[in-house]
Amino acid sequence: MIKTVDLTKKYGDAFAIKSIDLNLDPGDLFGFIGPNGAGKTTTMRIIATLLEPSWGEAYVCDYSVHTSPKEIRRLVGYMPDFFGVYDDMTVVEYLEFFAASYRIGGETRRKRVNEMLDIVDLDFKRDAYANTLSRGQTQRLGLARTLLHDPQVLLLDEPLSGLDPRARIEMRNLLRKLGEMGKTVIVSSHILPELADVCNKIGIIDKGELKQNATKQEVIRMVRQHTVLVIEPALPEKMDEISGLLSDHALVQGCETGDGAVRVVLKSDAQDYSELPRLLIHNGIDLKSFREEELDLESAFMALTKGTSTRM
Ligand SMILES: Nc1ncnc2c1ncn2[C@@H]1O[C@H](COP(=O)(O)OP(=O)(O)OP(=O)(O)O)[C@@H](O)[C@H]1O
Repeated sequence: MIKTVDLTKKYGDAFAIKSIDLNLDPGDLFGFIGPNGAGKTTTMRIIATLLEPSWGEAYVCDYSVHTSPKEIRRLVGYMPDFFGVYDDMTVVEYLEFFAASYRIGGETRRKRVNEMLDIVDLDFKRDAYANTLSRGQTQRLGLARTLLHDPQVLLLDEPLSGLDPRARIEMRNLLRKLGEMGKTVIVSSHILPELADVCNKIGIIDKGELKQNATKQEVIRMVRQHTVLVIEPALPEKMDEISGLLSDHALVQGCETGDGAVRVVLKSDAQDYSELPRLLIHNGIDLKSFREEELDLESAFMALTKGTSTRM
């Protein structure tokens, strides 16, 4: 549905994006995550045919941005990070105005506008002036506008930015709905955890380069250098004994105790650690729990974009 090959944009000597390869299928919700100036907007604007790449290819439904921009524009809805609304138009008038610009006329237009207001849950504001909406409502209106011509592909640039927690949840629910409708969605953000639970694929971009492009689980696995086990004995006084038994084990790099548990950092090549619980039980230590420590997405993101400062 969306494919980019060696997609590159240079400004002078500087690379805004460098050799980006993406491959997204219908129904994919791709979280495009990166700090300021990483290249998210540049990539999306090229796919939307609003910007020409320096070299490389981008395809939407097999149409190339170089040779078929008109066809692509029919298939794509692009919502920029900032957009204005007209002061003197109500919500309905605003959507009807854009529907008319897509040459949607008469009864179909009225029906389509009503459907969009329903999808983004803004019907109750249909007669309000567009410039009186809250930030969250304005974002939803922007999304309704982007959906008017029923695009198969949606490119949403930071739709969650500046929203309060409730508006974020509402927008995330809306993103899920779009995935369920079979749309292919690229949605950008600075913050990995805020998108991870709605997206099935994640790309992390930093300084114009795609650092990871995989499922959420794969991103976490690739980022994790060492597996960390958290072992809670039934009796807290057994913690030192656990440390003593495991510290010198061939699979273990080190142990720390605290908060009723022993954190065991495994060596980077340690795969199968099933012998460790057996060893503890064999030594008469009852275990309350034995689990792998979860790597949180914030840490994954920080690890992948280490040393990146805000550049804009
Ligand atoms: N017209 C331009 N001329 C020169 N450099 C540009 C231009 N547009 C973008 N850049 C540079 O390209 C890089 C990527 O910018 P881009 O807007 O794609 O990043 P972004 O990830 O969308 O950032 P943000 O999250 O802040 O919106 C940045 O270093 C930016 O300064």
